[in-house]
Amino acid sequence: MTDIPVLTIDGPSGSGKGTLAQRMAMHLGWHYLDSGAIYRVLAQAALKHQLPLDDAEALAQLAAHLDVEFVLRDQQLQVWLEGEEVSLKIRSEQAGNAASKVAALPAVRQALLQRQRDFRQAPGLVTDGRDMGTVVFPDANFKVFLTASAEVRAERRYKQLKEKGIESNLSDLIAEISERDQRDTERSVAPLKAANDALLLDSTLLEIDAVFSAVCDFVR
Ligand SMILES: Nc1ncnc2c1ncn2[C@@H]1O[C@H](COP(=O)(O)OP(=O)(O)OP(=O)(O)O)[C@@H](O)[C@H]1O
Ligand SMILES: Nc1ccn([C@H]2C[C@H](O)[C@@H](COP(=O)(O)O)O2)c(=O)n1
Repeated sequence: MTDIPVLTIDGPSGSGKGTLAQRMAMHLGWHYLDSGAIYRVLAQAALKHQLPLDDAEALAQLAAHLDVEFVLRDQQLQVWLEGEEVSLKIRSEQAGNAASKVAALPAVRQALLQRQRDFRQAPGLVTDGRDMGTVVFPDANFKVFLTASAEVRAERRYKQLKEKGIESNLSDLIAEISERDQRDTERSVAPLKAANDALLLDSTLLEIDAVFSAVCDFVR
């Protein structure tokens, strides 16, 4: 147990967790952990080392020794895998889908648990993911569960990918997001769900500023 404060932001893919979490971390002057990026990097490493995405034993070994580094520079999260920058590569929908597959394996989650908890450093931590408030930091001081309709999330993702120069198709995105939601919600271990003591926020009709302001009030 530690008295270092934690704000957890959980929710489905594309609900705006990362955007909100980074902004809250800047606002509070706290550290930031994008837990989804760890699963994305692990899936990337599995593909690089040609490991099947359902080989629990090999993936847990890989997870235990994963050589990943996060650097927050100019408000952008840089992600490095084995010395190679993979920041953009891990953001595709295919990478998210592969991450969701490896994340469903209990041995993988166990291997990554302490690594995530080690991000709890003074003066505080803001983190986003699926099980931050329920499993990784159940004693967090502030918990938020952020959601939005699948259609709105897909539209936001479409725009986001376009800004990054990645072409996509809206109806494919809706289908991929729904498939990922289902896998993340129905898995046997640490499924996506709101903690009992979380603030529930639906951003379907809310601008980013309104979401940020609601969470600032909550933390205050
Ligand atoms: N309330 C909002 N209104 C409009 N756009 C938003 C809102 N929140 C986030 N966005 C935009 O939606 C896109 C997805 O947001 P973000 O990457 O933060 O989602 P996420 O939940 O972290 O996704 P993932 O789980 O896949 O990492 C971004 O382009 C972001 O700017
Ligand atoms: N705490 C977490 C974070 C992420 N995952 C899995 C499930 C997601 O579909 C995938 C990618 O996450 P994203 O970057 O979209 O937040 O990783 C998880 O199981 N637990």
